[in-house]
Amino acid sequence: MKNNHNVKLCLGVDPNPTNKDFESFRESVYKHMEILEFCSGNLKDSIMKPQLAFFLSYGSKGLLLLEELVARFQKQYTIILDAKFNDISTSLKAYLDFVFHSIGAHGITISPFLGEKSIQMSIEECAKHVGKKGRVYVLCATSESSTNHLSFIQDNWKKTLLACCEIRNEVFQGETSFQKLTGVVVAANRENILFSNEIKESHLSILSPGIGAQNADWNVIQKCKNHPNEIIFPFSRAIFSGGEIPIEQMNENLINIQKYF
Ligand SMILES: O=c1ccn([C@@H]2O[C@H](COP(=O)(O)O)[C@@H](O)[C@H]2O)c(=O)[nH]1
Repeated sequence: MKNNHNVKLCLGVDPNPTNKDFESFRESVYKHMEILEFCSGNLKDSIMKPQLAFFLSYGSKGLLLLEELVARFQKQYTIILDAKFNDISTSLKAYLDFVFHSIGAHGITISPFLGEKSIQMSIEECAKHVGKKGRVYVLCATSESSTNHLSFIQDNWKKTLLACCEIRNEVFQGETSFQKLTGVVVAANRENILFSNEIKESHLSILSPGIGAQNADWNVIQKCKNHPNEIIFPFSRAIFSGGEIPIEQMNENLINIQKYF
């Protein structure tokens, strides 16, 4: 991929060692940090996506490590915290304070389940705390989803897009410099949606997990060559393997993945 600056590689931080003691977790996080340090300044786009769940599973000690990670890389990277939060407005405000104020991340993933007001509030808080570098990704078409009673939720992806576009337009009144702040999660294995006219006309930023360990087609990256949207592809296990493999191997994995971009 030589000529689409909208297609971006993101380093997924999902520390998940086989041994579940805290020391192994800490070592795994530090290995991720070594690669992140090594890459800062060398990557075309410096974006990382820590998965909150892995840090939370170690309680307060895990959160301290997350704080350390964000503080160390906040200036060099755009940090999208994959938390999939949402709630009624009072509780949501507390979630957003956690992400943008206490942790100091630049972006977040949220669920659309609580409706338009919650999406609007997330976008406004993100813009207020972070500015144009901020990103709010609303779950739209995920890499794993229901094939049963709950499939109606994602079958209605067009309505999720429409809601996100309308809220963005209302909040930013066509201010183009803030256009990328609003986004949706559309996984790379959901090609019918990723390459739909609705997505292309939406100007939403797209967070597209699923290539690598989840086996979505690597050709999707090349197919995005002429895509008009910003599309961010996160890779976690395909680079870091949970943080257990040697640093040299992580580096080699990253170099091989960079060739697609
Ligand atoms: O639809 C979704 C939404 C989020 N994820 C998250 O992305 C990473 C993927 O990790 P890989 O190791 O690169 O597969 C992980 O944190 C998921 O929780 C997703 O996979 N699909």
